[in-house]
Amino acid sequence: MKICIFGAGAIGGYMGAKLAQAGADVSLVARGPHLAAMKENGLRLIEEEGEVTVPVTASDNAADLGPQDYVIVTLKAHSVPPVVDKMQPLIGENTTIVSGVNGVPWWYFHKIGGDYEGTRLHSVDPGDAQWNGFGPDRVLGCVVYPAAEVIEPGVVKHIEGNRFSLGEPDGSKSDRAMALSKALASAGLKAPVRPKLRDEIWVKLWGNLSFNPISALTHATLDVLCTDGGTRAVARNMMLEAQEIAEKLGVKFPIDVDRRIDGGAAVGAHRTSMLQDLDMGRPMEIDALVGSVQELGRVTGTPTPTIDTVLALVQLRARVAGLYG
Ligand SMILES: NC(=O)C1=CN([C@@H]2O[C@H](COP(=O)(O)OP(=O)(O)OC[C@H]3O[C@@H](n4cnc5c(N)ncnc54)[C@H](OP(=O)(O)O)[C@@H]3O)[C@@H](O)[C@H]2O)C=CC1
Ligand SMILES: CC(C)(CO)C(=O)C(=O)O
Repeated sequence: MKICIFGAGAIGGYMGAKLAQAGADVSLVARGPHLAAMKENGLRLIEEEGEVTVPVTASDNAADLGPQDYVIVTLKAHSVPPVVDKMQPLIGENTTIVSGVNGVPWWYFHKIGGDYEGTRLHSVDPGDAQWNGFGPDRVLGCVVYPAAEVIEPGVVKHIEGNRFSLGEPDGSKSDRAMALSKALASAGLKAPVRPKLRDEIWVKLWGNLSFNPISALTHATLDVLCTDGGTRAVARNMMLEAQEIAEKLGVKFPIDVDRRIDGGAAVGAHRTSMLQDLDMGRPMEIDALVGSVQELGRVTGTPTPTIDTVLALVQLRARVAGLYG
């Protein structure tokens, strides 16, 4: 089984190192100093249990790697549409594309059934680049739970978690999903195949939708923004608006908003990825995490006053920092 991880930074590097360590036929697409370091010295993974350096096949050119059984995309959401063309050499007749990106996935309405079937999402797939360039039938969904960081070129620090939930857009336990699940499990990762991945997408998205922009606007860590009365209320209102949208789309939440916010607080003094991106001058995943939910509000005819307000503020915050178009 040939697996290529496209965008092998923090999450892709973590997954790639675990797969390589387990002897899988895995290759990595990365760029810049991080790629150069991995090619020269191998990929170093630091985990709580210890650290390991694994030799990896890595390139910035998909043509060097050729057609794959699985391409696991672990780019930031806004980085995917511009590289769809560059990814084509990795795609053969039976290639599965695994979308390991936070936010509402571009394939959300593929095989969902009902009135919304086939709806495209401009906020995450402008110009239908992924829908047309990959084709939705190739897609296997993934919710990424681990936290990791590239702490220096060629070095990934794993922080917590090892679950990558997988799910077919139609909810089936397909051979391709089961085979990837087994390969990831052999590498020491949890990769359950879920019949209702969209439910999991929303529980994760609840947090990213609200905590991430609030942290970028306030520079507060999760424990603080989830317990301060004012920001907790803002997060709660955003989540309730999102819940109304998701429930119209058939999602069932296994917990309520207060439990989700308490879960965020329990993570502790964590600076969300959007705050980290802002601080480091990197583009922020505003469209995938917040704009996409506003778009779904429009699609389902659901008012989103709090989401609209926070989105406008964080967009301007990012624009002023030169990090948003
Ligand atoms: N990190 C985390 O803890 C978590 C992340 N996620 C999600 O996972 C996804 C990936 O995040 P993360 O791993 O943090 O992101 P990273 O930025 O660490 O990884 C993406 C990598 O792809 C590289 N890249 C970008 N464009 C190209 C290109 N055209 N060709 C080759 N390489 C390219 C980037 O290089 P460069 O640095 O030069 O841009 C970077 O090394 C995101 O959607 C994120 O929200 C989900 C849960 C937790
Ligand atoms: C906020 C958190 C921990 C999840 O809600 C996260 O995933 C992030 O920092 O991007």
